[in-house]
Amino acid sequence: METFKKLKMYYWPYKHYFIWSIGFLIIVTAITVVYPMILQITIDEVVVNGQYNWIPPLALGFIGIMVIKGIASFIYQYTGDLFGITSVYKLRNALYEKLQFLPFRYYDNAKTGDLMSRLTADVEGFRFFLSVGFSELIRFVLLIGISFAVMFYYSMSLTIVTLITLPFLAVVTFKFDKAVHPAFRNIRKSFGRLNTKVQENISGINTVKSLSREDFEINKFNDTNGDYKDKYLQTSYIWAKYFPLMEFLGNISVVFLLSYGGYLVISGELMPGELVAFYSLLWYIMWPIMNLGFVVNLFSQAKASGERLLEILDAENEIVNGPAPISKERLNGDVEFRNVTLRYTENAKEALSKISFTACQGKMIGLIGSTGSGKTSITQLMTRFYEPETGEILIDGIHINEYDLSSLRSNIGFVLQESFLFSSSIKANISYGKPDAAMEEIIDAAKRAQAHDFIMELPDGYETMLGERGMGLSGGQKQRIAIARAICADPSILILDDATSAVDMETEYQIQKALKEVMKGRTTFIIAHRISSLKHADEILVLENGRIVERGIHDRLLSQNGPYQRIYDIQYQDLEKISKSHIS
Ligand SMILES: Nc1ncnc2c1ncn2[C@@H]1O[C@H](COP(=O)(O)OP(=O)(O)OP(=O)(O)O)[C@@H](O)[C@H]1O
Repeated sequence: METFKKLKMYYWPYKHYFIWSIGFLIIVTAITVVYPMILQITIDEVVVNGQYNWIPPLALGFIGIMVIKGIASFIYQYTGDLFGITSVYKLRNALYEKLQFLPFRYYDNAKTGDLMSRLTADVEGFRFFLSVGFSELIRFVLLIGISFAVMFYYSMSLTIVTLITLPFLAVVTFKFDKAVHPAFRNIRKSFGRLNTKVQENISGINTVKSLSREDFEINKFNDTNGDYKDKYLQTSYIWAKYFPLMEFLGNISVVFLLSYGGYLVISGELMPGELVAFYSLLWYIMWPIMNLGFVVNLFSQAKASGERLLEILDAENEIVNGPAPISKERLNGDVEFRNVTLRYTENAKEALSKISFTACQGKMIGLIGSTGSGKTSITQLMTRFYEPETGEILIDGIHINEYDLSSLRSNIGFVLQESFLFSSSIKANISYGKPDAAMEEIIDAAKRAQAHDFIMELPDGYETMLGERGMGLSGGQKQRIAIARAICADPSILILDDATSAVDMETEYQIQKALKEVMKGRTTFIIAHRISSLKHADEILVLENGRIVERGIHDRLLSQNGPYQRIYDIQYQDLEKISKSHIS
């Protein structure tokens, strides 16, 4: 119940729909129980007593209540769905909003497939319970209660004899529920694995194809798919096993009803119409009990789904605006790190240790070092993607925690090794950071990023729609669109993280040209493995194990016989070797 209480704010504002739905449900259920009563009157009064003049009013009355039931059913179903659908609309929006603002730390451990299934299958499970489960439970209670009352009214002894099998039915239903519940859970888990498998395969299709592992993937999918099939069949076996047993118990009740009820009719203690009415009323009690498992199952699934949704909604977001956030349209771009130390998790080793440096407005800072030395971490601290453990980071002399987050981040642009392009038009991708950019600005950004010419060669130019992975574009073209996006957003600080490592030499040359353009007037941080990419930097920071082990300009670092020179030697010796092998 705790879960439902915590999620109350999403469905309780729509309680009026629920109340309407329940109100009309009561009418529908009451009319359902009236059917056998009309049958009883028809048999006992019209047929047995020969009062044929009752037929027209009875027929008209029957049509009348059918119309009322039809209208009531419509309102009950529609308002029930309104309750469920509007509640989860709000819930889904809240979840999505939460996901947009959760820190990177959350995504470090999250699985895409799992998050997707929470936002779809779990939300849907919760909706189904709100729309159907709640009211079904109430319907069952009403149906059983009213049917019991009518049966008692007709004959107390026949009610007791007929329902003697009820406790057995309750035990079987309970056992069925115990067996079917874990079976359903297994189906959901297996479905989650199936989803993850497909999602991973599509995301990694390049790797699969380049290593010719299609058959391996097909076999692996076959295993997962087979597991899903088996889990479904197991559940189906449980249903198939228990349902005939439940129906059998129900039919034993019918035998009791006909034997004892028949005796009562013959002995004149019961009217034949009452016996017929009893028959219908009996199933009004049996069916809800048999289906109780289904409703209980809906409830426990909704509870499990609700818990999974709350895990997202309750996730802590430690990176938020301060009490009086400073909003600046444009920062100058003076960056200073003072003794900054970073640890990604509490017990992890320091990813950055006592980092201090100053980058003045418009300067270019190069970051170099082996993989895992902390280059990317430095840039991710500037945007507050993560918080440092100790130390201070200042931009334009103000602590970055004092800035409004979105104002801070919109002043810092990124071009990454593999930039992400959305499945929308090229124009929308370029103006993503500045949605109100005029077409001239977009074209100007593309020109400066050396992207305009190839965009114009595409059949739809700037309106060309891209697929998830920038369909139809080469690595270099995608990268230039990403650069155009950075130019369009016009940040005062620019971070180029391995921006040219994924492309060939020819493309790199073009991208370098584009980058020179985008770097003008901005403080730029270049993360690179190749010395050639950052040798013109105003300062180069050499990192090792999270520490700055050397700093200075290219020429000075080359004369120091330190780590930078070692990297240089390795890279340029290799080049010499390569050129020698080409000549020979
Ligand atoms: N999100 C994270 N969670 C936990 N540890 C992380 C995370 N990101 C980086 N690290 C760790 O922090 C250290 C520094 O990583 P970082 O990505 O900054 O290195 P890098 O120099 O940019 O490496 P590369 O050149 O390979 O990109 C590494 O030991 C890495 O394993």
